[in-house]
Amino acid sequence: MTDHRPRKPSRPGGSRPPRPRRGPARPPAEDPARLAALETLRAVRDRDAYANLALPALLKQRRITGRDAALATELTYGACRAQGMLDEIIADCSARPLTEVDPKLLDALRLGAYQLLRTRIPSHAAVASTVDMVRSESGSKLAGFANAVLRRISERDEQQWVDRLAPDRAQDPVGHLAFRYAHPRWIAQAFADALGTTGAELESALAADDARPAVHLTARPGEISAEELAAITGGEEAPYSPYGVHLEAGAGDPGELEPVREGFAAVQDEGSQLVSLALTRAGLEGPDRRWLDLCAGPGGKAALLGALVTLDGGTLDAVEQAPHRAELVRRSTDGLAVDVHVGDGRDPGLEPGYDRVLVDAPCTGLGALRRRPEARWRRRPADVPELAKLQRELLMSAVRLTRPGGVVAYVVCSPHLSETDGVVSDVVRRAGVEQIDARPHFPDVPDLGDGPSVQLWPHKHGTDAMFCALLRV
Ligand SMILES: C[S@@+](CC[C@H](N)C(=O)[O-])C[C@H]1O[C@@H](n2cnc3c(N)ncnc32)[C@H](O)[C@@H]1O
Repeated sequence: MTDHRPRKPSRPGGSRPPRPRRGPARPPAEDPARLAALETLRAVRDRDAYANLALPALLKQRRITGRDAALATELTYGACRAQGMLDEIIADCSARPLTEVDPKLLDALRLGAYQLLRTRIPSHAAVASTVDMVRSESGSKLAGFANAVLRRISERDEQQWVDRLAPDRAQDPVGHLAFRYAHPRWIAQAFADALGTTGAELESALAADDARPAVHLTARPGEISAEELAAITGGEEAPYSPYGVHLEAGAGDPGELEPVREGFAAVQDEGSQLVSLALTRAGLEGPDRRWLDLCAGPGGKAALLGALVTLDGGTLDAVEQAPHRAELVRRSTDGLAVDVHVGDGRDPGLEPGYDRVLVDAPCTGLGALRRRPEARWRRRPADVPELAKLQRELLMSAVRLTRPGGVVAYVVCSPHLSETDGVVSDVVRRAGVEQIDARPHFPDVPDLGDGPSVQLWPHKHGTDAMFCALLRV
């Protein structure tokens, strides 16, 4: 946990949380970090905003930097990630059901509860700062309610709340770990199904998924080496991808790094690099010059594949259905032998006969929950079958567009079996293609299981939970 001690605690000294003050509303002590965090939580709830887009914009607009920006980031992302667990604890401490608590007040309670349970901010400061914000906005009555709830929460630490509220681990291991690591049960169950265990490894997977990830960069082939990029950025060469660099946590906005601004490098998870490289490494007889990326936006993998195919004298066609995302692909592949097409990958109207095709299909993103703080509470189990249908259709289309002997990589950023092996086995059967062992095309990557597909994991590989299957047409 980060040790964010506020510079000016609203109530210095004393370990008891404050009692609500009577009298007229008064403005809170200046607290730009917490106010920015609270407003972002609201935008996430009210407008379906993405915290990792809304917060940086707000920080920039208000010129919040340094320590305050770090505190706002920790509180916002942390409260978003832990939301389900926080809500159960708040509900246990509230005289009213949460459905009857004003949503704005609930945002503030989540922010306060997060500080109490998952930071080293002193309890009195966590409570006082939250109560002050509630009082300033909603008056003394609700401030009194907030104070009472937060004081009750502060009577136990996180582990004691887990002991009190989580299902018994022996009887319901998935429910227990889902509460402990603040995941919806259905997602914890999907992880358990993919890992084949409800034991220690599921715990490691959920714990790693609950932590803030490091930023990874890709050094664009032909422009800069990973060694040079690491030297310039102060990062470290990645363990598995020859183009990868890992930045230290909290290294600032990677978009501001010169090699990223200049287009020599891009922010990209090492897992995304590895699945793209697997497609390029699979053995191929005959020509190898026409490549296709069927779901290309915003263009991370298209940029890596485009750089590699350009160096080899070939071309990449990149298809993307959403015009604004196609524009992002254009920007990320500027100067490369890449043609961007706005269209539906299920029928893009392109000449078949591609040598290598990537289907990086739209998915639940359950493999990248670390990067989207609110996503785990927004996704619904009903999203899965709808996406799996689209994934099958896109993969079938990729097979049709590939020449005999060519290779298709099917990739999703999810370990959910319905989106991974379920889709692949169905298409293999219907299209009569061969699934080849993907593991040899992830050289030096340990712990890849029984194959033939590869499932990467944060707790094993330090990457997003990317899935990759290779098909020979
Ligand atoms: C997982 S993302 C691809 C990420 C991308 N490959 C990268 O590395 O930056 C899936 C993309 O597919 C696009 N998409 C959704 N349905 C599509 C369709 N029917 N045809 C083509 N693209 C589609 C989405 O708009 C989204 O940009």
